[in-house]
Amino acid sequence: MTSRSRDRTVIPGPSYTASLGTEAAVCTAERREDSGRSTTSMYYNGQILKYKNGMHLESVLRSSARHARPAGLTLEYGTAGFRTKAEHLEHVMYRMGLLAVLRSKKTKAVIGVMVTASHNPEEDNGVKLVDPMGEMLVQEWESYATNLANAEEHELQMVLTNIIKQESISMQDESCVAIGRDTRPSSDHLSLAVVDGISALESKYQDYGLVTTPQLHYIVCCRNTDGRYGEPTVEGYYQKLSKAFIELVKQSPDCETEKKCLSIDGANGIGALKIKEIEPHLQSMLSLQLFNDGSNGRLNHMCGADYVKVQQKLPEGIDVRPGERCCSFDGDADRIVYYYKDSEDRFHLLDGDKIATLISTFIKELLVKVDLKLNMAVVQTAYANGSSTRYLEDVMKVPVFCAKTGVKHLHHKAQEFDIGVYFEANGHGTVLFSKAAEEQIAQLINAGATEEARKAVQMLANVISLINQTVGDAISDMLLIEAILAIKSFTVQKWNEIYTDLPNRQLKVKVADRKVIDTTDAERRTVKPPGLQEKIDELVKDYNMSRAFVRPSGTEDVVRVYAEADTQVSSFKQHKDKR
Ligand SMILES: CC(=O)N[C@H]1[C@@H](OP(=O)(O)O)O[C@H](CO)[C@@H](O)[C@@H]1O
Ligand SMILES: [Mg+2]
Repeated sequence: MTSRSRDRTVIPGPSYTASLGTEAAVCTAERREDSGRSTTSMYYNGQILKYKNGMHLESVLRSSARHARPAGLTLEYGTAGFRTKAEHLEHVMYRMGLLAVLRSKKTKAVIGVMVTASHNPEEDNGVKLVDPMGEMLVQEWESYATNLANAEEHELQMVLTNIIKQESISMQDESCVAIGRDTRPSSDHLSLAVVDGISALESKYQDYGLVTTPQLHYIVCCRNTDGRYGEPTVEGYYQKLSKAFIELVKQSPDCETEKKCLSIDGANGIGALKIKEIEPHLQSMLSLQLFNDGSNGRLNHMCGADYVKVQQKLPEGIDVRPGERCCSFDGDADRIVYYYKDSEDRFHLLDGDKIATLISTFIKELLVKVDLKLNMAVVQTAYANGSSTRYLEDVMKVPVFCAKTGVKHLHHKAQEFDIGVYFEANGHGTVLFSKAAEEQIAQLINAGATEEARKAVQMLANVISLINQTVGDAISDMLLIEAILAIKSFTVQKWNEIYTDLPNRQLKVKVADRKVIDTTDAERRTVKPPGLQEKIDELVKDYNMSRAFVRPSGTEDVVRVYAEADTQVSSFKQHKDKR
C-alpha cells in the first residue's frame, strides 16, 4: 500500500540508465544517487531534455512513489479501459491522470477520466479516458496507456517523455481534465490518485464526483463545444433530457389520461442515485419505482443489466407483477435492458437488439412522414440475436453491420451513416446523427407540408436532444424508449412481439491463457488455436438456425462462449458439447 502523505520525496531504487524507442528516436533516462541525493536526467537522441517552464517531470516521479505499481502486475487498456481488483489500481489511476493531461495538451481540449468498473463485481474497479467529443479514447493512445500502466517506476519518466516527443506535445500548453466516479467503495480513493497524477503535471482539473459514465461523456462534449451540446453540468443534462422527453410524450395519443409506470433495478449503483435526481424534472410524465437503489444491497450482486441479460432471469430485490414493464441498469448506467414476466410467470427479456429495433423502426417511420432521404443503418456485434438481424434486414429493410465487441467499434462504424443506430445485445448503445442530418432536420422545423409532417420533424429534433450521442446511456435510452412506447401506444408485450428471439446461451470459461484465442470476421470466427473453428463448425451444423462463437473477453480473465439455435435445447446442447 502506498502512503498518501504529501511530504515523501524519496524515489526508491538504484542508479540506472535505461533506453526506450526506435533507432530514429531513442529516449534515455539516467539516474544518479549521490550522497543520498538522487537526480534524474532525460536525453532524447543524446540531447539533454529540458522542458520549457523548467519542468523535468521530477515531480511526477516524486508523486508516483506514493502510488507504487505492484510488482509483476501487467494490465492492458482493454475493451473499456483498465479493469481489475481495486487494490491493484492505484498506480494505474495516477498514471491515467498523467496521460489525460498529455492528451488534453495534445488535443487542446478537456479530457475525461471515469473511475468505474461498470458491471464488474463491487471489489473491482477500473478507469477509462474520454476524448474531446465525448467518445472513447482514440485507439492509437491505448498503447500509450498500456505502456504507462506497466512501466517500472524507473521507466516512468522515459515512457512519458517518449509520448511527449512522439506526439509533439508542448508541455507549456494549457490542459484540463474532467473526473467522474461511480459509487464503488474504492472509487473515491482511486479518483484522488487520478487527481495526484493531474496535479503532478500542474494541470487544471474539475472533479464532478459521483456521475454516471454517460454523464461524464456528456459534460466533456459540452465543455469542448462551448455549450452547444448542452450546459456542462449534471443539472444541464437533466434539463436537456427532460425537456426533450416531455415534448415527445406530449405527442402520445393518451398523454393526458394515462400515466406511464416503470420499475427500475438500479443495480445498487450510480444509476439509482441519478434516477432520483432526474425524476422531479420529468413532471410526473413517468412514474418510476426504483429497486436496488444502493441503500443496502451490493453493487451488481444478483442484479443489474448484465446479470439479467446473461442469466436471463429477474434480478433479486425487485417486485414484479405480471405484465409490468421493468428495466435494469448496469453499475455505471451506460447499459439498459427491459423485461417483464407474463401471467404464467415466464420471464421475457427485451435486450439491446430489441431496443435497436424499436428505435430504428420509430426513426424510419418519422423519416417517411417527413419525406427525408437520410441513410440509416444499425450496427450490432456478434452477440446480436440472429432473429433481430433477420428482422431488421428482411422486414425493416435497414442495412445491418457487425462490429467487434466494445462500444468504440460500434460507435466508429455508426459514424459512417446519416443516422447510425448501434446497440450491443447487452443493452449498450445509442443513435448518432451526422451533422448534415441534424442540419436537414433543423431546416425542416415549421416547414412541413402537413400537420403530420411538422409533428414528425419536431419529434426527430426531440429524439436528437434526448439521445446521448456521446455514448450509450441507460437514462437517456430509457426515456427515449418510454417516449416511443407512449407515442406508439405499445405495451411491453407488443414491443416484444415484433420478432421472436432465437433461444441462446452465453457462458464464461476460465482458461490458463485466454490470449491463445484469436478471432476474425468481427469476432465471429477463430483463427487460433488451430482446429478450434473446425470443431465449432462441426457441432453447429447439426442444429437448425444455429450459430456459435468464442472470443477472449476484453474486460475479464475469461473466454466467452455464445450459441443460439432454433430451440433452447439445441442452443444449450451446443454449449455443453463445447465444454
Ligand atoms: C459479451 C459482452 O457483453 N461483452 C461486454 C464486455 O466486454 P468483453 O470484452 O466481452 O468482456 O464489457 C464491455 C464493456 O462494458 C462491453 O462493451 C461488452 O459488450
Ligand atoms: Mg457499463
